[in-house]
Amino acid sequence: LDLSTFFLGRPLTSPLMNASGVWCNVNNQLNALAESKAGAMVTKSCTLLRRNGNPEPRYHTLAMGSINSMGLPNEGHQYYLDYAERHDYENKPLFFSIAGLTLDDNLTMVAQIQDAYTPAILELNLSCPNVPGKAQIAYDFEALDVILAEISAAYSRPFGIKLPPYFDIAHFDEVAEILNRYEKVSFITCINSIGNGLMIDINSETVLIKPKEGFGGIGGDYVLPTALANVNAFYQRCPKKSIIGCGGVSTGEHVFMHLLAGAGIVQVGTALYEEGPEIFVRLNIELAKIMKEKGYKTIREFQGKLKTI
Ligand SMILES: O=C(O)c1[nH]c(=O)[nH]c(=O)c1Cl
Repeated sequence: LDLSTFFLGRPLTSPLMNASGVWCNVNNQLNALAESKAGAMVTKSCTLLRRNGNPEPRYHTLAMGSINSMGLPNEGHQYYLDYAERHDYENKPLFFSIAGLTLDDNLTMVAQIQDAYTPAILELNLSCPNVPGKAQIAYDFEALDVILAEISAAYSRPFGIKLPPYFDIAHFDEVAEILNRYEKVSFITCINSIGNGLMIDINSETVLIKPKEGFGGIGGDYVLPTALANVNAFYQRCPKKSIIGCGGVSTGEHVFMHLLAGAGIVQVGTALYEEGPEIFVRLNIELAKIMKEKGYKTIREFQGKLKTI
């Protein structure tokens, strides 16, 4: 069962990790991920100050996934910096997600991460769809360019960004052109939830979640084809960057697809929310079984090797 791989030069025992926001808000969840069979882990996207987030119900399980409008509930930046200080980096790499409500907040958090000399890897979340009144930065290409210039100037180390899904080849081209101008952007995590979906309960004739009149980010089986497309689109367009795949993963086959499409690490969100950190045991076994059946000894032999017809 050799699922070892490398990401940004760091050795991983497994290419699997959690998606930010799932099972990573508070210490007991973070400790459970640290003890799990995931090869890496990421903290909940944080803001400068603690946030309660949106009113509940704000998460609902769907037939083929989930809808959420959490609203960035988190314990505040310092809480996760404190965790990053305690984390055992020999055990697995830690990614540190931030989603400041303003550019200034992001710059303040980045400066504190810089001063903390933490080995954690920064994942800049540019795609939260659920803060009322806040558009997703990564859908505003000028704002995307500005924030990458500002963070690159303020942060001395490589970092990554969490992108929303795009649905147009011209957008893949335009966003990749921006990203390729920032060499400090060393990885791209595709995708965040598909923003502002809506699901309906026909018995009560109501929406399922309270915030934003029921509009929320969609995850799970529904998003797998979009996630694979975004992984492969940026894998092809950004040869000097690594890709983290996220979206629609609940089996070893889905993990294999993301790796084939070019992902170096594969994140699990909705399925982790439903199954808990034990899911990493199952996914590792299922991935290893597929590799054995195909005669692959290492992930490198097939990673990014998706064939066209
Ligand atoms: O509502 C949220 O907290 C949330 N929910 C998502 O589906 N993606 C995000 O990036 C965030 Cl920050």
